[in-house]
Amino acid sequence: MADDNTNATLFFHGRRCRVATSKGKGRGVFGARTVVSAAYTEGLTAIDIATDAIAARTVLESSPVLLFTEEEYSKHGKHTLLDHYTFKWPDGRMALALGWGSLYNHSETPNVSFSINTSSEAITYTTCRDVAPDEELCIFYGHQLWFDNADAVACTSQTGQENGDANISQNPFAGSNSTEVLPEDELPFARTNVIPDEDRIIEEDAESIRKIKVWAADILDKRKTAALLTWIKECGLETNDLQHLKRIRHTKDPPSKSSLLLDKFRDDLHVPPSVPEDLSLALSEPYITEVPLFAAQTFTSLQLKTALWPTVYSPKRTGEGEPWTRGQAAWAWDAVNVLRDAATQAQSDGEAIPYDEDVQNESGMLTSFIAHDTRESMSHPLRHSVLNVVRRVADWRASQISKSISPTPATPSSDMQLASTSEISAISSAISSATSFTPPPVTQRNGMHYLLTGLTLFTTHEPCLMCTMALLHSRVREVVFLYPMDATGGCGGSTGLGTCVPRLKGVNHRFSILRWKGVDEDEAGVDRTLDA
Ligand SMILES: C[S@@+](CC[C@H](N)C(=O)[O-])C[C@H]1O[C@@H](n2cnc3c(N)ncnc32)[C@H](O)[C@@H]1O
Repeated sequence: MADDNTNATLFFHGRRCRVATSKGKGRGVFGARTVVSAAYTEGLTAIDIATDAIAARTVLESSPVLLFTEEEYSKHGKHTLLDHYTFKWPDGRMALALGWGSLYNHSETPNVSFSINTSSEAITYTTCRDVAPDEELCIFYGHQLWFDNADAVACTSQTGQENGDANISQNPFAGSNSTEVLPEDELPFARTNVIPDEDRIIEEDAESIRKIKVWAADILDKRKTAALLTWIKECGLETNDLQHLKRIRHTKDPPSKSSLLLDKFRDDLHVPPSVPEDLSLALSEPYITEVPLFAAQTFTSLQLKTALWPTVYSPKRTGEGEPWTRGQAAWAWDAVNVLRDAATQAQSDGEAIPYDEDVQNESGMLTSFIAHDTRESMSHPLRHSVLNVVRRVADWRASQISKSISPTPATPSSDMQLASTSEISAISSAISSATSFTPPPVTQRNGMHYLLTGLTLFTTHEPCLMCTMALLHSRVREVVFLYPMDATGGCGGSTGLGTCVPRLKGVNHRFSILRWKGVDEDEAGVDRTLDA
């Protein structure tokens, strides 16, 4: 009798498929056949068989894998037939997919995508477009094949009509000219403005420059400059709100002098920072002066501001729209498809889906993490999909570090739980660093596992206020969402004009917000009553 506590439901076979011979490829996987009529005549049974068409984003199966250690594989498996069936698992072991996972043949235009789940040690196969009756179900193995691709010959004999059909839901941005910058109206998303209007003032005349009061002091003993800068750093005076200013101002006009920026003047604290005794003779009495509030965005503004205090030149503000190339748009399109597949999977299987997944690129390198909302299954109000996926990245980074400092394998996260809704978020690396996730150095400061610097978050539902704030703290680069959540979202909603945390005055990080275009508002299974 089955043990109710096993995770057997993580692995399933949809019984939508059958195994049959595929021309030039050996055995392959095809759609199931249905007997539509049977007749008996003169000792023979005549059977009419129709093969089912399969809709895009149908989960075909979730196959458990057998894992071989690197040593075991290089000594034994590599020298057997297994070598035609195994592939590299994210941690370096070699995997053999059970179920029918090892029988999907390769195609340059696959109709099935797969995602790897390291926690449940399974691979899920999902159709990535509509599959016609009798069409073989194929995946993409990668660019380095160890056999002659039977399709290469078959393709030349295909009719134009057949080719056209096979491309129904292909990435519209894929193909040549990946470096071409796309015009704004051809992008697959609309941008939300995250720069407050007041921050858009260019400040090109002396009156328009906004200022803040700071404590500064003149350096009396220049030999102590390095020691003074170390003290500033060590006592926590290097705060974000002064990052747009240089620490030292040199004035050449007689009398030439150097001054040190100490701290922001606070209305509730009218005393300057106290200087340590060994440095007290190196500085004059602190005084209050006015400096620019923001970095300079133009050269004219830079000149005016630097006359007050040396200011950083920063023509672009974080979160402001950057040009997108065709290649980047193709990457985002694929990521959104992976996200939709995962959402469909969660919806069709409810509790049977693990909350996290790691996605690899063709070369087997880790490029994305996927997580679901687990509020219901964990009875925990904070397990929103966005928070889960941030945590997933942090768990993975922590496991990489523990691996590099200890020979014992990292223990799996205690949070490997089941999803209960179709609400999903996925984090994917930005195209500029899409090759793999690099483990951080071992000497990591506490909390840095959570940093998403340079990464893009894709999410079905617009993140709520709490999740948006978490993303801000995590320094995410950009957020792409499919379904606006006008009542509860924190990223500007459907128009971009709703509540938008990164647009608030004074926040210390802004990220880009991209609303995916062409999303069917009534898309099946999307729960719009949840906060996400
Ligand atoms: C993972 S197995 C797939 C199942 C295999 N066809 C069978 O009968 O067991 C991989 C092997 O299938 C064959 N194969 C897969 N895709 C092919 C293709 N596009 N053209 C020719 N052979 C292919 C190759 O022999 C390859 O080593």
